[in-house]
Amino acid sequence: MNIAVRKPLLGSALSGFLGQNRKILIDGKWVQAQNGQTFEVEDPATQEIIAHVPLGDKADIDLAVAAARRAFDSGPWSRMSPGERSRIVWKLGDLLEKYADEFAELEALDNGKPVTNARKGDVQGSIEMFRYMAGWATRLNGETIQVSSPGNWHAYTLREPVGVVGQIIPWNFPLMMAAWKLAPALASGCTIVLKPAEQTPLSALRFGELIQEAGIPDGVVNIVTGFGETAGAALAAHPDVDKVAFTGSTEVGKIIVRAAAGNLKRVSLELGGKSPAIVFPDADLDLAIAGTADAIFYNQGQCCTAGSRLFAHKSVYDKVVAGVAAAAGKLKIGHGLDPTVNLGPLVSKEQHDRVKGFLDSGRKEGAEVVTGGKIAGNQGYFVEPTVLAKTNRDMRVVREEIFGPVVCVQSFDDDSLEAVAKFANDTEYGLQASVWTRNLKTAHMMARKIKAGTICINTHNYGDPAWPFGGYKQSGWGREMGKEVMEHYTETKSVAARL
Ligand SMILES: NC(=O)c1ccc[n+]([C@@H]2O[C@H](COP(=O)([O-])OP(=O)(O)OC[C@H]3O[C@@H](n4cnc5c(N)ncnc54)[C@H](O)[C@@H]3O)[C@@H](O)[C@H]2O)c1
Ligand SMILES: O=CC(=O)C[C@H](O)[C@H](O)CO
Repeated sequence: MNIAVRKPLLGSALSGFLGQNRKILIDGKWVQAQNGQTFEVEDPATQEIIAHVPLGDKADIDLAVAAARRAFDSGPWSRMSPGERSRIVWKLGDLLEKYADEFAELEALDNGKPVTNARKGDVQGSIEMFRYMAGWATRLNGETIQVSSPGNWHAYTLREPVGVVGQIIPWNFPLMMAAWKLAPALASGCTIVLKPAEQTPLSALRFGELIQEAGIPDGVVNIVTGFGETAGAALAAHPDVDKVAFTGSTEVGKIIVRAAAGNLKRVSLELGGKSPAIVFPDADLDLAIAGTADAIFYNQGQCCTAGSRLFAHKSVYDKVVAGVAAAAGKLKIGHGLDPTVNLGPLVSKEQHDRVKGFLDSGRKEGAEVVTGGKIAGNQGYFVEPTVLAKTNRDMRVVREEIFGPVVCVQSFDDDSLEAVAKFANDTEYGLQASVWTRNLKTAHMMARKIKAGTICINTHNYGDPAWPFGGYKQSGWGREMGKEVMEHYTETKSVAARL
């Protein structure tokens, strides 16, 4: 598939941002890395170098953690009135809304995603996240406890910020993952060291300017760009970090757990997935075909919740496969800054090579390529949206997270929900599943039978700041969003007073 990659003109605000030498934010100051080194940031659609950012490592993480510790212990944020903290967190949402188009362009340029998705999904989702979490700043209450101990007691609990938090985020939703991490941590009064992914550091650095514009005190939020094995590893292992929050691969999640064990810092993980989408015979097929296609092609398939295993009942299998393949054929592939584009490039050469490797292994293992199956174009990291049929559980493409626009389709004929749930649960992951049916009993019985942290019914890739999000099995520990995420950023202290 040949594609013409035409890089649209950048907005003036974005041109201005990219024209400056990027620095990292430590203790309220924009500084170079201690080693004076930088690394290149690439436009994945054209392979052009668009920026150089500081190559932060342990020395910079040490300075950032020390700044966060001073800010936490001296209290300008952790001891600020909840109402004032709430107002400032809400203001971050307002500032994101003010600069929404610039952030959408920045994400499209840095990550490759279509700018329309970036604006409606990533940026809008981030705005809503700060506004929702602002509310929790004034809701972190303890409770009085009726104890049964002999004598007279006054017993109660307090909810206190956990302290200095290390936050390590991936490249698939750079701004939104930063918002998922920063918003609850700020609302709870924690101080933060954020390590963006080296593939997509730009929106986090630009957001650091909003942090200052919103009036958040120096040292409360520190942003250090750098590679995972150096800056990320130093943050996860740091003895003066009280908690680490990570989103990324399950493989790295396990490394983080081992690194965090040094001081038994709290750990929350949002990891990989291999989410099933299950189409029952009674489904609204137009809805199911469009929805299961979007479940895998949205964000170029680089979603932790991507619907990468599609199970269609034998009676509708042919129609579903043909429909998803037709939807793939209608996608316009090109530069994310082109507002008419629906599918951008993958984020990096490494990811491009990884997905190509899966396409090759799928063919070798006997999968039938219904559509796509090849890299696209001769510039940038594009992959054709791909539907693989005749797949089975023994294939790598069915077992492993591909993180690209590649869906493996399988049919099922046993009408028992137990049997279908067994297919869905046949994975080491458990992040999301979607069930497509008009039957309420089928929908909600499947929701109970599937071992995953999030279940979507007649939709996929659903998200909302109030809706707890996280994984069963090797898809993670803990929950982002909802009231549940506040458990990760607070400690509950019990107090008992003898009267
Ligand atoms: N579940 C998700 O949301 C998600 C996100 C990104 C990648 N992935 C999966 O991971 C695969 C590889 O992608 P990736 O390599 O960019 O993800 P990754 O997990 O390696 O990187 C995610 C973040 O972790 C950091 N990191 C890497 N190694 C680290 C270490 N040893 N200690 C501390 N931090 C470290 C990275 O710098 C980045 O900020 C993808 O193909 C995909 O399958 C999943
Ligand atoms: O890494 C996390 C994700 O990919 C989040 C979900 O996939 C996203 O919410 C989909 O809309």
